[in-house]
Amino acid sequence: MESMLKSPSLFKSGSREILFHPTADQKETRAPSMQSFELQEDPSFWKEHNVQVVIRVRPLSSSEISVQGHNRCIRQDSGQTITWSGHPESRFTFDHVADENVSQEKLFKVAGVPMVENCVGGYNSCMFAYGQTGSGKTHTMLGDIEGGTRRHSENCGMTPRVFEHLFSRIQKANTTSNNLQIREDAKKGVYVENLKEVEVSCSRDVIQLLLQGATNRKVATTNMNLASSRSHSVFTCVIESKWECQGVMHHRFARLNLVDLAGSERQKSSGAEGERLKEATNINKSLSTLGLVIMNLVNISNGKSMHVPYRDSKLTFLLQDSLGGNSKTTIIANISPSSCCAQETLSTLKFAQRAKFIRNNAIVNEDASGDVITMRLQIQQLKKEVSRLQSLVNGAYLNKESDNCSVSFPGSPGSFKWDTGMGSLSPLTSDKKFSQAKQREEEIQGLKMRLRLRESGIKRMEAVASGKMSAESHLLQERNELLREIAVLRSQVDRNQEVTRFAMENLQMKEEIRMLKSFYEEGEREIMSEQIQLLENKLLDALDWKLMYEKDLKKDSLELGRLDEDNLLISSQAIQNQREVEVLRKNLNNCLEVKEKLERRVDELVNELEEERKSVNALKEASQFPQIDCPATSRTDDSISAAVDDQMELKTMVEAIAAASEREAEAHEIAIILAKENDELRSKDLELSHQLQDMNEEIENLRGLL
Ligand SMILES: Nc1ncnc2c1ncn2[C@@H]1O[C@H](COP(=O)(O)OP(=O)(O)OP(=O)(O)O)[C@@H](O)[C@H]1O
Repeated sequence: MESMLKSPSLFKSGSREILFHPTADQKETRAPSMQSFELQEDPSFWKEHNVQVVIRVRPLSSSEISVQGHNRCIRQDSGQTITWSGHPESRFTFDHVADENVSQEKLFKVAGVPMVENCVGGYNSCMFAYGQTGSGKTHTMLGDIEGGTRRHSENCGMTPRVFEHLFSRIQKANTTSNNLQIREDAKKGVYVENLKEVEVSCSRDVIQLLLQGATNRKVATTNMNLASSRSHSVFTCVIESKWECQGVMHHRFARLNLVDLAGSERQKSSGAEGERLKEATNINKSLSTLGLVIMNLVNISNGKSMHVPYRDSKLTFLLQDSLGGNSKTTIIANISPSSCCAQETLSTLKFAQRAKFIRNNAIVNEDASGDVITMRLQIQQLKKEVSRLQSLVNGAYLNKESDNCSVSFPGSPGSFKWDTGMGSLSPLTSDKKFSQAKQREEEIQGLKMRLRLRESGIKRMEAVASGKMSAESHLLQERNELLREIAVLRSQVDRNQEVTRFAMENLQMKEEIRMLKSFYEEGEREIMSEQIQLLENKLLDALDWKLMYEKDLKKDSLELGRLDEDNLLISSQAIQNQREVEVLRKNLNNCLEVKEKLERRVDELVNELEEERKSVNALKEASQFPQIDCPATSRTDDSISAAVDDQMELKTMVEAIAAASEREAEAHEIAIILAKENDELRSKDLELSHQLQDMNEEIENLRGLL
């Protein structure tokens, strides 16, 4: 922490720079660059924002004038905009731009007062001054505090003013409030309740503390600043407020960080060497961490997920809440208007510009002990319910004579209507009328009883809140009364058929909703898995396309080449598929060839058969001829033996024909099987060709997209 502490500008006052404040004439001669804009207070700013960025331009210093004359690198365009007039010219917009004529008092009113109000309201708050060395950070945060003994001077800065205002607010709150009470205690004597918890009681106490810490601060002369702070200063103050309202104690607390950063500096310009150089390196290191933290916070506010390196420097670790956390934060970026500092000024303006995009999430820190807060809420709710029940009971009596009554029972399965029967068009028996009137009477009694229970509950809670009753005995009684109430409600529900019917319907509807919900959720899952499948297919298609057209599309493949190992697996699968198609195609061709051969063979066999048939017929005719033309007695032995031979040959031939027919049948069967196989292969081939065609089309589309 020591390195975080830094003494106030009081210690710098001996070596103050002479700054140039233009006269009226000078202002006129440099009218465009010197135009002054009134700082506008904006009371509603913090209602909508958690981060405020203010630019403060300090007057030219005598050393700057001696180097660059009155040349300036910036031009103010309005109370919110400033232009850096280098190359290229850059225009920046902030919440406020305070020119060199803006007094400490005015800046405090615009930025300091609302910060105190935020703290009193329970918001953590932070103000830090950022800027190059010698740009006026310490002047802004501390200014001249003149030993901390007198009231602040015209030039005193933000911190003393903040505490003076804070204590005057506390003073006012004490005098106008009855909350702080004087009590007497046997040991302590007379004391102001709660005041003992406040460790500082006036702004002077704070300034004294500030001075104690400031003695640790190192100030040294550099080329850029006669009294340059060599460490950051973080002054933290915890503000607590307590008050009682309706018997409940409220407790708010807020942390206020007032930060005077050490300035960023270039070794070349500051001329830092040795010890100064070490300091400068450390300063720049923590400032660059601050810059990185802010950059990452801005990225986060733009929806990126990033690690914020708060822990990389003590400064950012300490300011963690103020940057992107639970705080309302003001950043005052101090700049020099001189052309000598054009680059540093531009970098500060850029830093401030980035800081504008930080998103903080400030909440009121109110420690209302859980029980009390819950009880307060319960009391409010119960009071509402009591008045509702009261109006119901009154309404029920008023409506006694009317046709229909509608009653809502809190906690019962639903509200329901009942028919009084009075004046109803449907004729009801007197028994029914009587039982309905009785039921209604019972219900009114039930309501009255519940009303009484609620009222006594509220009284008990109030007694607990004011400490007159212990929470345990309240809870015990509450439990018993709730049990009684449940019993009353149960008997009402049991007796009322309509309520039971509604309860059943309610249950059924709940079940239906549950089923519809699960159906919907499952449906969603299906759709999602379909979509995933679709995407996977597209990826596969793209890969196939890549593999097939790799040669033609070397350029495109550079982009596709980013596909990872998973994609390569899929692509090898695609290659395998392609190979399978090729094998099938070959098989198909083989089959076709075999089929053709077989068909040819079958034709040959059919021809042979035909030949055989013809020769058999010829033989038959030859063997029958003597029977027709010659008598049997005229046949010789030779002719008989020849006929036997012929018969044998015929038999052999018939057998051969039978065998050939069998082979033909077999060949036919094989041909049919092969034809079937061919058909299957053809349809598979066709299917694959379609798929390939689709893929090609898809690839064409993808190509078009690429
Ligand atoms: N707005 C201003 N009006 C008048 N004088 C100013 C103003 N801003 C700064 N100065 C003077 O400029 C000089 C440098 O300012 P200061 O010491 O506050 O700079 P710094 O940013 O804190 O520097 P470092 O980072 O080196 O500590 C001081 O003499 C200071 O009084």
